[in-house]
Amino acid sequence: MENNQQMRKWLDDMNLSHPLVIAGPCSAETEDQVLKIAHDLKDTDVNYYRAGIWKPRTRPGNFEGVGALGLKWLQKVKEETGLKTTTEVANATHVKLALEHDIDMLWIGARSTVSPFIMQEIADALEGTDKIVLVKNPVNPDLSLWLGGIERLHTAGITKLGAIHRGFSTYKKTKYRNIPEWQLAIEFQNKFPDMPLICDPSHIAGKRDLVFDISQTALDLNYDGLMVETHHDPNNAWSDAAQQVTPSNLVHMMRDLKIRKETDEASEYNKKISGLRTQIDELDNELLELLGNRMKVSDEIGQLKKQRNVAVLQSNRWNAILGRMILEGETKGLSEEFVLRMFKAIHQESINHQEKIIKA
Ligand SMILES: O=C(O)C(=O)C[C@]1(C(=O)O)C=C[C@@H](O)C=C1
Repeated sequence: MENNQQMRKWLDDMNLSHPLVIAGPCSAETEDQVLKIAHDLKDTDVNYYRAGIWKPRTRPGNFEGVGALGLKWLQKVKEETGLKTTTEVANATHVKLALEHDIDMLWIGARSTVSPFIMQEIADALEGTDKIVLVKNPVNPDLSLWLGGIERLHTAGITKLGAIHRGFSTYKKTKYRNIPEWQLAIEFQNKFPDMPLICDPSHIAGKRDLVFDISQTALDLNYDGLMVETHHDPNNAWSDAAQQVTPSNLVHMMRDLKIRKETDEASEYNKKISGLRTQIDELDNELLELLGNRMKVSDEIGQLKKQRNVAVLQSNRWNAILGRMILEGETKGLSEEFVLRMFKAIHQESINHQEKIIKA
């Protein structure tokens, strides 16, 4: 699969004056609930109404969705409000039922994207459809798996494709439910700049207070749209209660989010930015020069260790460097996370250099 400008045609054809907005409850619970939220969202920026019908839950015994009955409620949403509809599909039966009920857009969840078998089953079931199909990132931060899932759909002849970034599972304690790993989504955009990319701030956040900030970051990174879980009574929702926002929260959020343009044609801006970019280029060259010099010193240490038969890894020394650099970094406005990542990469390169010397 190669990037192609046609990839964003389905989105461009909508001629939206704002990012694409997909909203609605995590789960369809009752017909009244589905219709109430849809009517609340009817005259807002929302383009597609979402509701989970089949809910894959981490542990059995929780509410697992109302099943095919909910598809009829989504049809009613379309009839009564004119909103287009979307739901998650996780196997060939779901696909068949969703297509029979004329659901306009389907999405594939993170727990399905992770399995090439399931992705292939879904792709085969979707073959030839002209519905829009969005693929959430897999639960683990693996870009190839995400792209592979989309590729299977592409190979099955589905042309209206897009990706949803919902964050990644982690065992680390963080403020997020699923860590965003924005770098991975940036890599996705670099490879497929014309593939519509939607952010799901609700699943990244896990709690509603973070939804606005995550949405703003996504828009600052040129995302094409947002999928926001929205419920008229979030605290009593049957699933994902903590992360859903009310329809009126969503309206305020859409009003307050800053939609920034990709670039600015004004010559004042261009003059300033090209001066600053020259500085960045020079600093990047200096960084590489310094890193090259650091590796030369590491090579000398490698020679010494080889002569004296000393191990490459020196944990005490390494921990001392890390501790000092984190403190130094703080005084220069660099986050601990960044300093750690950068020095771990430098250490690995240094070890690789010395290994090469020792094994030669
Ligand atoms: O101090 C050493 O012994 C080194 O080899 C240098 C270095 C480094 O790159 O800073 C590399 C490997 C060791 O684990 C510790 C530190």
